[in-house]
Amino acid sequence: MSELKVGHRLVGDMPRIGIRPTIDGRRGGIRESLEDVTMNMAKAVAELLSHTLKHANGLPVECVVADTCIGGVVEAAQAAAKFEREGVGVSITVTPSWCYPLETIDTTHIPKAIWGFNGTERPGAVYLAAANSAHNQKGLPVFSIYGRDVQDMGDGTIPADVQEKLLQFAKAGLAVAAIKGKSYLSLGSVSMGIAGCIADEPFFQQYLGMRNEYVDMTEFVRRMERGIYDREEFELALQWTQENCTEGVDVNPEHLKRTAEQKARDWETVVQMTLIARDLMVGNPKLAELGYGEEALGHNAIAAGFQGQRMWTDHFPNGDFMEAILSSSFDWNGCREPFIMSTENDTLNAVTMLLGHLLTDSAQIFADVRTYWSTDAVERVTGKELSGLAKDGIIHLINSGPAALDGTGRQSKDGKPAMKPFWEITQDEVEACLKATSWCPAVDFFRGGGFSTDYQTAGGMPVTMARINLVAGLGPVLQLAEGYTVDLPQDIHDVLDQRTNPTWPTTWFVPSLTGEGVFRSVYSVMQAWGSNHCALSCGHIGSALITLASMLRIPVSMHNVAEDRIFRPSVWHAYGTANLEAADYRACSQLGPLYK
Ligand SMILES: C[C@H](O)[C@@H](O)[C@@H](O)C(=O)CO
Ligand SMILES: [Mn+2]
Repeated sequence: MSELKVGHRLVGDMPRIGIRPTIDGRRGGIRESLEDVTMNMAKAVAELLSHTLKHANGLPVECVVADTCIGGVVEAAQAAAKFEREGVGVSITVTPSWCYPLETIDTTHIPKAIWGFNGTERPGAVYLAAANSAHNQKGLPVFSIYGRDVQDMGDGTIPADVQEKLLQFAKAGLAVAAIKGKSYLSLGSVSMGIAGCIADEPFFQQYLGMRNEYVDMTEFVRRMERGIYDREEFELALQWTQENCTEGVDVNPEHLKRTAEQKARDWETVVQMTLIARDLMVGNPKLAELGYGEEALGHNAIAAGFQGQRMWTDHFPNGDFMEAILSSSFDWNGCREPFIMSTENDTLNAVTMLLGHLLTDSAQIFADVRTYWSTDAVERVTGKELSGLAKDGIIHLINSGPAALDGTGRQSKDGKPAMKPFWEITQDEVEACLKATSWCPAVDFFRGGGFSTDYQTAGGMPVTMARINLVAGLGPVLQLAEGYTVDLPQDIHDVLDQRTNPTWPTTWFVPSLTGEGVFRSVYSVMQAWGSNHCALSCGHIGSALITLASMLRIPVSMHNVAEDRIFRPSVWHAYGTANLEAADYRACSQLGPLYK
């Protein structure tokens, strides 16, 4: 696999999972009788994780098993040293037996879990409980994994409920490790006074372990005018765009329509902007060949945002093509990992997209949370009644810009529309996504022209809408709503769409209602949304997002995930068990951000 094909993060750069088999250190019978069973548990976990999980860039997940079972503090230190050398970012301790907690636990600050075998010949679960209490007493939160059903000592299988927890923990832990040390790149600054554009450095640094990088939008002009991009790739990209990106209707009044010559130039500009934004994020060795060694390095960015409005878009073609193509799982180079790129430089939506991407390995939809349409309002303006999943009202998600083309819903999984990891997307699906998208000349908001992606997301896709908000005195807070995309009868869609920006991509979203709290109605979900934007991920990933948020010590203010799907570090129970939301707030506030 070439580097380009596996994605844009460097090979060898990915965090590994460290597996720690812990054991009762007493020799002369006990330890010896447990060595093989314990090491086999570690190997089984390593095999499960490395065979099931991939990194979002397509590379396999690698596990590192400690050289020996860990019976005491010296072997714990040896394992820690090995993990440090091997780039371990997540640790899982496994044991079927009693061991000495303070001597054997992992005392680093990376995400950690313990699987205590549910058997009774040797008490792995007693160790688990004792190790949990040791972790909690030391302020080192740990996820506790304990199978529901008793297994026989020596049973080498991992029960399904344990597998599920190991995988959920590992995927979220790898996300924490993957973003650490990477940058968020602001291309421009605050767009139209949107607070999410403020790159809040303490949030990035302390909660995510990330750096903030800033590039003025004039850098695009410099690189365009001086030809600081791969000109061969530009020709390829322009030709691909001309062949695959169909221009949509120009809804502008005659006097504002751009001429054919202007549009042809605009296409060249937006393709150049795409290459330049990508190079700014991750660098490009081709630039070094052109004599631009500094530019060739990029900004080590795992996410970025483009201000666009208004200074850029008042004068130049808008960033919609650049944002949409970078956010998608494919371009002229074929299928590849999506780049996380927000419009309006909304840093908080970009971070939400980044977390969704790392949990699903797939592209994300960025959208304005534009309109709640009640059934009555729809009937008033269309004369028609909403039905099916839409019967209790719908939320219109729509924004020009970085809604990935995957968001057309023209890929499928288990017979349902999906947004898939790039390595599972077929050429037919790529073509279907491109065919379902048209590129409409930008409307009056964008005085400098450009082209906006127009599509309708196919209905029936299970999705999760999410958003991280920053609140003074409280810090970051996550909100999420699992639900479905819905298809509206075309005549209803057209009337509603025409009232807004018909040249932008539309997703009709219905949250799954629980009858409680803000999930008592679609209206109350919309009303409780904390900002103008949301990120939409494929699948019901609320539980995974909650696990990840707990690792980052970000409390969850709103969700519709059933209690039995909530999986957080065991210490959360100590903050209260009757009201999990209040306990989550207390735990996050008491523990504070992951990085100080
Ligand atoms: C074109 C407009 O300025 C939109 O971009 C605006 O409504 C937003 O998207 C605000 O988030
Ligand atoms: Mn917006």
